[in-house]
Amino acid sequence: MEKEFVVEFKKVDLIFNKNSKKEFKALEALDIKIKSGQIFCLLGPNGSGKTTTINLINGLLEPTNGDITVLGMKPSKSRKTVLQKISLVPQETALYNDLTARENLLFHARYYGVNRKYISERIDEVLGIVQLENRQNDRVGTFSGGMQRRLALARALLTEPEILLLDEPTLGVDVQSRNAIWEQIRTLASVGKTVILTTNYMEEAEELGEQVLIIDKGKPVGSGSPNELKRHIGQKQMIIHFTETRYAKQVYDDIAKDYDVTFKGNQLHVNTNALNNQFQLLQQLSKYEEHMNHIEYSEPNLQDVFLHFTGKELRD
Ligand SMILES: Nc1ncnc2c1ncn2[C@@H]1O[C@H](COP(=O)(O)OP(=O)(O)OP(=O)(O)O)[C@@H](O)[C@H]1O
Repeated sequence: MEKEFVVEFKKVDLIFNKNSKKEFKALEALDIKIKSGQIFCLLGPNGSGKTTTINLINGLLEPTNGDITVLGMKPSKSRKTVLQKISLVPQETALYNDLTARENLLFHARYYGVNRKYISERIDEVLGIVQLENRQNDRVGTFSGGMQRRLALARALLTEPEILLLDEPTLGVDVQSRNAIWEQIRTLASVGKTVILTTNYMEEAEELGEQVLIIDKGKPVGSGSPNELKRHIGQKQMIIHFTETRYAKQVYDDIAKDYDVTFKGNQLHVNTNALNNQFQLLQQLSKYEEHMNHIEYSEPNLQDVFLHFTGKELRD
């Protein structure tokens, strides 16, 4: 393993129920390289194999084919040692609702053998990171979903892991909590933690991912930084806004034979990559000027990237 990578997958397949009628290939030829201190984002729709990948990193599953190394170890063989260095925040937070936030952390810290001398100090520290100091003595059953997620993140930090595995960290939380969680993830990366997170939110991958791997039906379909991925498809668009849909339709009928254009209500979207003469188009549009509101240019987003690689929308 090259030293700079804290997690490396080489051609990993994961087949559930191998050699039975229920055989199912959940992951196929997955290559992953994650650098220390990076925020790595695994982006894919439901059932694409994200949780399976997380379970391979923490050694809960063993690959059917291929090799996995985590901090230089094989996670399924050296699970105990690996788990001392990585922490998982699963989709189900599994907190004790009848205990307070602080009691939950205390219980976990003792269970995972955090040095008794430092437990109290460490709990204060992690409560501070997730900004739950004020609610530490309230029962977790009274917490919102977002606060429970933050507490689960605090719990994962108690053991001072080198790598944090976050399985859909903001699934179903409100916007305010989501922003707080994003901020906390950035802070953790800024102090050198490697953060590996799964998501099926484009926005999350775009906001956080320094490196994004897109998977679909267990297969890697694209990888890179959000900007690299967007540059790869390079689809810039000119969006022309008309005062009324009928004018957009009229212009569409006029120009569709010459340009790569899509009709969307009172807008026309023109692919500017295929446009070798923007000036000519603008001239053509000038006769409709009184029916046009404005023209804008748009860059592709990860939604377009996903569509490009898989031929479908992320939420199909
Ligand atoms: N233990 C198992 N036995 C058989 N099939 C499984 C098992 N665990 C997962 N699968 C299947 O493997 C595929 C990938 O599941 P996984 O949970 O990794 O997807 P995911 O991307 O995390 O989805 P979600 O966003 O819904 O959590 C799914 O089709 C799932 O039904």
